[in-house]
Amino acid sequence: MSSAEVETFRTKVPEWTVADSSSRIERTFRFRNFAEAFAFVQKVAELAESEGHHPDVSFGWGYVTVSLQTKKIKGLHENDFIIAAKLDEITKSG
Ligand SMILES: C[C@H](O)[C@H](O)[C@H]1CNC2=NC(N)=NC(=O)C2=N1
Repeated sequence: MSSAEVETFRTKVPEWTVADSSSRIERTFRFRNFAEAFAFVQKVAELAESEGHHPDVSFGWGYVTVSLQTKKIKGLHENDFIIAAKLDEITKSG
């Protein structure tokens, strides 16, 4: 994906940051405690399984960091932005 394409997709998920020479996007989601962060991790895992696209996830007290990359190409693909948008939707709808 060219850097122009990355920028076009990123405007649809402005809360995500492009990292590692435009090879992945990431966002840290904040929560009120550890249990709510872990509940979100479970939702991320369910979405990953149903979409067949699996982000790297790290979490701790009050936060979950999601990193998206298409491993087959070690870079960004439209699918990464689709998952990002779906995760944004999940947090909006609660
Ligand atoms: C066959 C299956 O679609 C692939 O192994 C998928 C599974 N999940 C994946 N997830 C991610 N993030 N990148 C991939 O390239 C990928 N490949």
